[in-house]
Parts: sequence; C-alpha cells; structure tokens
Amino acid sequence: MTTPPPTADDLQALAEAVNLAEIEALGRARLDRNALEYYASGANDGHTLRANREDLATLRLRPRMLVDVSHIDTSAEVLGLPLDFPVGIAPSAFHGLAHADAERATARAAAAAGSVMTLSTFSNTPIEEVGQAAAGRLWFQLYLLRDRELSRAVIARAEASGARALVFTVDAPYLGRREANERHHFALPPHLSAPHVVSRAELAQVETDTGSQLTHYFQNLVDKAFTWNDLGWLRAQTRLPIVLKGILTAEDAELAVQHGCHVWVSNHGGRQLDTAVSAVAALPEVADAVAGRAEVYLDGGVTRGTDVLKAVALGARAVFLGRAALWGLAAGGEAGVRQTLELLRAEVRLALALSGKQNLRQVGRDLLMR
Ligand SMILES: Cc1cc2nc3c(=O)[nH]c(=O)nc-3n(C[C@H](O)[C@H](O)[C@H](O)COP(=O)(O)O)c2cc1C
Ligand SMILES: O=C(O)C(=O)c1ccccc1
Repeated sequence: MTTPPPTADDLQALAEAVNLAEIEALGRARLDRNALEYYASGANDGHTLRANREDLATLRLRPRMLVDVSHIDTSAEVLGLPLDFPVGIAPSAFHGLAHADAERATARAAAAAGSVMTLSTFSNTPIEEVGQAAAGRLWFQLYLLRDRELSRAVIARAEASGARALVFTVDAPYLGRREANERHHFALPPHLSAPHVVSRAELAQVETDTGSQLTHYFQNLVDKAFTWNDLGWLRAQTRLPIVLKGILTAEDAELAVQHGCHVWVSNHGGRQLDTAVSAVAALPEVADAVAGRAEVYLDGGVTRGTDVLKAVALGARAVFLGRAALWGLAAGGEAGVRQTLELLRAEVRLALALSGKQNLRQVGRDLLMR
C-alpha cells in the first residue's frame, strides 16, 4: 500500500504541533497497519522499548541559577562535522513506508537543520541520491552481508556518495522478534525496493506465509558469524571512521576502542533483546570505559531537549532520533522531519538556559542527581 501524500490539512496540523508527541500522533494516523506496526514495535513485551523513554524521563536535573544565559550556543561536532545542535538521524530501514520522497526527504531535512543523517543499508533510496540530498551531512549504516563482495561494493558506493562515517550495527546478527509483524505478516509493498542489497524480484520470492517477510529476508542476508577478530577486514575496506552501533557494556566499549572504533550506545530502540538495559542506563559505564579515547553517541527514546542534555551530561557527544524522525516523515515528509528537528533544537536551547548553561561544553555529570 502507498501512504497517500499529506493534505493541506495535514500540513497545517503539523505546523501547529508544539512537541514531538503531537507529531508522533499525526504521523501514526497517516500510516497503514503494516507500516505502523513495523515502525512502532519493540521486541517481545516491549520492556526495553519503554525503559529507554522512562529512564530518560526519570533522571532528575540539578539546574544552576543566576548565570548569564542571554546567549546560548547549542552547537556540537561529530567526527569533525559541525552540527547546529547535538542531534542526528539514526538509521532506519524503509522510509518509503512513510512518504513517497522517502530517504531523500529525511536527508534534505537533516541538511537544512544542520544535523546529520545516517542512511540504513536497507533504505528504499540508493545512497547516490541520498548523498545529493544530504549535502555532506551523511553517515552510512552498514549491515555486514554474508556476501562480502556485495558489502565491499556498498561501502565503496557510500564513500563515493560523500558519507563521512561507517556506522556498523553490531546488535542484530538476527532480528529481534517483533511479534506484531509476525502476526500480521509484515511485507514490503510492491512499489518499494531495497536497492543496496537485493532486487525487487528476489524480494518477491521471499516466503510470507509463515510470518514477517522482514525476518526471513534479513536472516538470509546478514552475516551472523562476524566477530571482533573480523573487524580488521572491515578496517581494511575503508578509510572512513567506523562507529560500532549497539554497544551496551563497558567490556564491549573497551574492545571497540582497542579496535580503533567509535561507540554508539543503543539497544536498537528496544527492537532486539527485550529486557536489555536501557540506552541511558548503559551510557555511564560505556563513557567511563571509553574515557575520552573515542567519540560516544546514544540513541533510544529521545523526544525532548532535556533528554538530549541528560545524554550529553553522561558522556554522549550527540544523540540520534529513530522513530521520532519517522513520525515526522510520515506526518509531512521533509517538512515533518524539519519541524521535528526545529522543535527539538528550541527545546535544547531552553533546557540549557534553564539549567544555567551557556553551551554544551558546560554540561557534565554535575547536571544530574546521583
Ligand atoms: C523502523 C525502524 C527501523 C530501523 N532500522 C534500522 C536499520 O536498518 N539499521 C540500524 O542499525 N538500526 C535500525 N533501527 C534502529 C535505530 O537506528 C535506532 O537504534 C532506534 O530507532 C533508536 O530508538 P528510538 O526509535 O527510540 O529513537 C531501526 C529502528 C526502527 C524504529
Ligand atoms: O527493523 C529493524 O530494526 C531493522 O534493523 C531492519 C533492517 C532491515 C531489514 C529488516 C529490519
């Protein structure tokens, strides 16, 4: 099924939204069941999905008073790329389920907001086109495929398209079980494809009688035997910085640094191992283990400016939006993602000011109650 284009009324409602929760409601209302369940679901009972948000909300701030906050600077930097504020777009598959402009729209919005877009290996749009739209504000997420030659080709295309980092996802040798997608047999609609990995003809052959097309399809493509010992192979394929996405422990953070990688704290938005630790709860031990030797990022449950500040306080250089960007895209294409980023940037600015901080360099653990 194709999501119909947003109407003038949809765009008016979007323009009037005052927070990301309102954009989420607008985005959800525009999606059919297949797309909505794919975007919204977590693994199994959704404990980790909820914990990401709850643990961010539960942390308490220690604001300081009588500081000159007449000028607030929200700027940040990731791997040498200046950002207008410390928020990027996390990789998510299949933006074509949300809007006809798909990943191009998300990339244009990220570029306009001075953010950065991470393109999924399983995008509906080829990286060459997204690279144009992102105007240099592009990272590429890699799922290592069992077909190493295909992986090499995808990495080369990412480099040629201007991607500035390779985000290697390490928490999904298998897909977590999103039971709603199994129950209702998730399928990619026939007008969409996954141009980095497979032809539409191959997709059509995937068995869907027994559950989610997603699971069957992903399981056949992704390498499940890849270990720390194989990272040297990946390092040899690219000169781009490598970020390991899906790290949740000090032990793995230490290994990541030893292998010359940056660290993205994530539980995949609660879509992989249910009851795994929330992203924000894992962040302090990871930041301590990394100890400034590499950059640290976080995703999972970020919807408020205070969430961004809390992650920065605990050692993240930037945070990334998964579903929040998808809700914006569904609500209004490029304009929806822009509105999402603009609202969040204004919240970060206000939260800094009300915390008695002029910029992000002043945000440290003393901003949080122990
Ligand atoms: C619909 C959807 C698709 C996703 N696809 C990918 C993907 O292709 N690669 C990847 O590394 N992570 C993927 N993720 C995980 C996100 O990058 C991110 O870790 C997660 O969404 C963050 O949580 P949040 O949605 O609460 O912001 C996906 C997440 C969602 C919701
Ligand atoms: O849905 C996901 O979380 C995900 O990472 C994914 C990516 C590609 C195909 C299927 C699932």
